[in-house]
Amino acid sequence: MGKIVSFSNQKGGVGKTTTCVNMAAYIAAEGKKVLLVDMDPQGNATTGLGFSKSSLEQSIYSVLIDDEKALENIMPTEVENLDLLPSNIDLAGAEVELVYKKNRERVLKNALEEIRSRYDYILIDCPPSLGLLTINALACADSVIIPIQSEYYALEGLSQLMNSISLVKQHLNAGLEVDGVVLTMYDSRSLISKQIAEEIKKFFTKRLFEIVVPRNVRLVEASSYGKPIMMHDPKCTGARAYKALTLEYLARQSK
Ligand SMILES: Nc1ncnc2c1ncn2[C@@H]1O[C@H](COP(=O)(O)OP(=O)(O)OP(=O)(O)O)[C@@H](O)[C@H]1O
Repeated sequence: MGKIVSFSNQKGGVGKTTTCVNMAAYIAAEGKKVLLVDMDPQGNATTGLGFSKSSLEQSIYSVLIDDEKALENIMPTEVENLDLLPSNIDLAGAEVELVYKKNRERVLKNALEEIRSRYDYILIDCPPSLGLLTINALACADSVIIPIQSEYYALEGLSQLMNSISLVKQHLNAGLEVDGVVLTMYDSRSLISKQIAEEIKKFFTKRLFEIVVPRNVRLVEASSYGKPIMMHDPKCTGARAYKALTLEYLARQSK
């Protein structure tokens, strides 16, 4: 059964999509079969992996709201071993439409059940909210990776997110674990970046997987459209950071 990992943080623009897309591509490059589920109505991962979110017939919306099968909505991507369950524009309304569905917190979990054995990893890119789309992603996940920017208010946001994860664990998914934190857009010349990063590390009592991804211009060019950096500039600092992060993550999984 594939491991389901949700990339969550209700704060916008912290690097969820960048981290999810790049880890998906580098895990796939290691020969593992990967599915990326784009649960973000902004659809940057969908665009970055080569699809138009306005003209696609396949989408996670059809799975969540129209009860279509996940398998019928999955697309192969240009990256070998990486499939996509794409987002589309309608997904923006799904947060409200889900309220009226039976088992509304477990629609994604039920939909992924039949395809889970086809993949080694299923990575879910969450929207910047703690609404029903994120709750669905957390309710079906084995673990969460939290991309977080080392900036003012990062800790307040992290506390709220951890409370929500605890609630989901208590009521919907007892097995949910926090795998780790990825400190994104880290600026080693900024004292604040360093201080906040230290605080974030202290926040967790048990030792978590922590990786720092530096602020990187080449990564911005690729990640603004959700493109994997390995398809854009595989030698830049950002690419090396995400590759190292992925390999360390995979090594931890096999321990
Ligand atoms: N390491 C980095 N260095 C510099 N810029 C980065 C880095 N990682 C991501 N960015 C930029 O930060 C912005 C936000 O990144 P991203 O879209 O991955 O965040 P997000 O949390 O998924 O956003 P949203 O909440 O809107 O879904 C993008 O413009 C991206 O190009």
